[in-house]
Amino acid sequence: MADFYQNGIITTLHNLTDRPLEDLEKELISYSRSRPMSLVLPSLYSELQGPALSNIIEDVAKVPYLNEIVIGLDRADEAEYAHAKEFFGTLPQHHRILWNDGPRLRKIDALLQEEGLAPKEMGKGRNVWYCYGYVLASGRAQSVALHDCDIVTYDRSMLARLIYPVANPGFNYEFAKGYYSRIADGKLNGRVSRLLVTPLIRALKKVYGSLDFLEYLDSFRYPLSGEFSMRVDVLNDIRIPSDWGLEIGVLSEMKRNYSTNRICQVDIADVYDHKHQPLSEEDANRGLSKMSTDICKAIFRKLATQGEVFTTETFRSIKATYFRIALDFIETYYNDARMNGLTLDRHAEERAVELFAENIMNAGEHFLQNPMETPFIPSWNRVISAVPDILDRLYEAVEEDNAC
Ligand SMILES: O=C(O)[C@H](O)COP(=O)(O)O
Repeated sequence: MADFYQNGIITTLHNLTDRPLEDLEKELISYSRSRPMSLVLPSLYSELQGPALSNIIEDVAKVPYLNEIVIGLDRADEAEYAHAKEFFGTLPQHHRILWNDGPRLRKIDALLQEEGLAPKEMGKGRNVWYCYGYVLASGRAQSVALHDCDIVTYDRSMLARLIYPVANPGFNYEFAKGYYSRIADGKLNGRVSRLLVTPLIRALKKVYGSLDFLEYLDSFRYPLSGEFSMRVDVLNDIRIPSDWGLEIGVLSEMKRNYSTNRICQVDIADVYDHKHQPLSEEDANRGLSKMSTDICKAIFRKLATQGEVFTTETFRSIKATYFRIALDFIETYYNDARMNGLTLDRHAEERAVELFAENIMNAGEHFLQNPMETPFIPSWNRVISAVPDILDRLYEAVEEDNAC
């Protein structure tokens, strides 16, 4: 059963009553006149072949309040793009696909590259950034939700609950972050969230004291969730990281640009499961290893912009403090799992913690050697000031791609 506890410095909107979806959707339809809504779906072509995305699209097709669906399609050649058009063509709502690898969008990217404004890395951050640019260009939305395309437990109540806080004209939230439980197949998932992010934040609080930014991050029940929604004006100013620091980076940007009473988190699902990546102990550039390093870098960089000082010695202290706290957390998770009749592989958990501890040091060393490096893609405001007609160009390119 859900409780009503308010933790931390942002509002938590719980699922207190399992309110029927029809009720919520009816309310959202009435809000859609004053706050038209858009859904952004960052997708890889390979996801079209799996069962998760077919199920998502089948259910999204039934959503009655969306004014626009924007699909960012990565890693698709011409034939694959044609197939994607058929695949998403079943959506009855107004929808557009951004064929990111197609010649028209490549041309836009080349133009931005000349100005030094294009995203430097391929990946979800870049995909989301272009989709947000298109949402600004199309002018069809006041509120925008985004969710991943690999959710295997999807149902459209997730979307209704995710967008509600920024769709209700009586609420003044600019941003809502989704959270959910991560239990599936009899075990606790969410390894990076549980075993890296929370213990690292607690360790940083021990080393640096109770900093506002750390309290803020610690307020999120699932800081790594890929599901969030925002008012459209947020899209102008936000800088999106192009690496795995995307989720933490978006939270940092919201804190930088808005007061915390404009930010909330919302319970969007009782169950959530997605595609699991390997830990990748052997290759630091893949899987959860790369993810953990990027997340550590994002947190260290943010703290440095707030005047905190890092040295090799402080990173050693952070690592040691983290390690102790993370091991205590394993005990906590184990007992919680056990009491609930779930399993928890202590050996696998400890291996993950050992890898994450190593990556805290690696990320720290990388930061010390490259203090000015930034994965942030410039805000759309900055891009518009350098290339004033960029949104028109992006809009036309997408319309032309979708027309043929
Ligand atoms: O949310 C997380 O912690 C990461 O995405 C990893 O999740 P998983 O352990 O459920 O694969």
